[in-house]
Amino acid sequence: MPSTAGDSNKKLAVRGLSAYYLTERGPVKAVDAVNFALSESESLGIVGESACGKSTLGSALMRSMQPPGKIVGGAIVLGGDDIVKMSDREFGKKVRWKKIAMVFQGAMNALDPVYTVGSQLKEILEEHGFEGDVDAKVLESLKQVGLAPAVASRYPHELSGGMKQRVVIAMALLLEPDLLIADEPTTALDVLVQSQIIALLKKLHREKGVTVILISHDLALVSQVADKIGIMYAGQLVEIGSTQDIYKNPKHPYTQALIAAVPRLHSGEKKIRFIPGSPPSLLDPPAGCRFYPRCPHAMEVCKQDPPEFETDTGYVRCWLYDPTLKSMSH
Ligand SMILES: Nc1ncnc2c1ncn2[C@@H]1O[C@H](COP(=O)(O)OP(=O)(O)OP(=O)(O)O)[C@@H](O)[C@H]1O
Repeated sequence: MPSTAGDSNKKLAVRGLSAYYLTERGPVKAVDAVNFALSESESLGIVGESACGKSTLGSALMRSMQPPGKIVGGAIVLGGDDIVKMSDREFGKKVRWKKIAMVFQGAMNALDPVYTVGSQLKEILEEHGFEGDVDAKVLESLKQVGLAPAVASRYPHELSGGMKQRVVIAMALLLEPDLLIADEPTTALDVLVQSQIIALLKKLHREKGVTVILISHDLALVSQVADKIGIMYAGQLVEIGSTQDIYKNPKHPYTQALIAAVPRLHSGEKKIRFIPGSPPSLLDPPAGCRFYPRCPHAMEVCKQDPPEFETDTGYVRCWLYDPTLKSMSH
């Protein structure tokens, strides 16, 4: 399979990952057989419309799904260890926050209003048995995210949205994880602050070597940080490739629709084009390609599940790229 070939030298290899919400009405297949791999120096953007499973994928990678959510299959191999197989105790002790950290969606609004920023950072360090100089570490972590030492003695309500988001990023980085997952970290921030937070994530990736997985519905924003972009549709990764490839040469009809929907300032086009219809329910998704009912190129074969067809920089799950079909039509 193209996506998993050569995974052994990757920093992170996700194979056949499925994470469902086991509801009374049946399983909600929010993440269904997802494959991707990242090497040390790469950052990844996960893009897709609301409810396609982006946050669930992030939570599954962090093993922080709450019931009825559950990882039901697959492997997440980080630095050679499959973290899905670890006991909760082992994962909590060795991996969570130490190797993988996550800035959860809306986390900046969940800062404790009654404690100063410094004491909240200190508490995390003490909880994890940090052995160095706690005060110095707090100041260093604030500096890392571009905040002045004085912020340590401030309460959350005294900070702007952008500053709070920086605090939350500092918290996630306290135990020096190698992998940082940021779920919609710029939502609810104004445009200028959004670009500052994106610049910070970029800096952490480029200068500190933190592998970043950025989750967002905003393709243009993600492309500023990510080396690779994975496009999610209805719980599945339908295409993954280099950022340049996804932009310049999108292959999956859904990716093409997303690109067409990115407003272009000078194109003179007034209307944003988008494909009519809506994604299928994840409770009972149809067999075959999940985009089939909305796809302008739908064919009979699309009623069967598309495998991953290798591309120059990743893969695409679309029958249009089946080399045997191509040779038959010529
Ligand atoms: N606790 C839950 N119980 C049942 N279904 C859930 C639960 N949490 C999420 N889901 C469902 O899982 C699917 C994926 O949701 P998820 O939040 O991962 O999507 P998302 O792409 O991150 O969306 P958004 O961009 O709106 O945050 C949705 O259909 C959602 O309704």
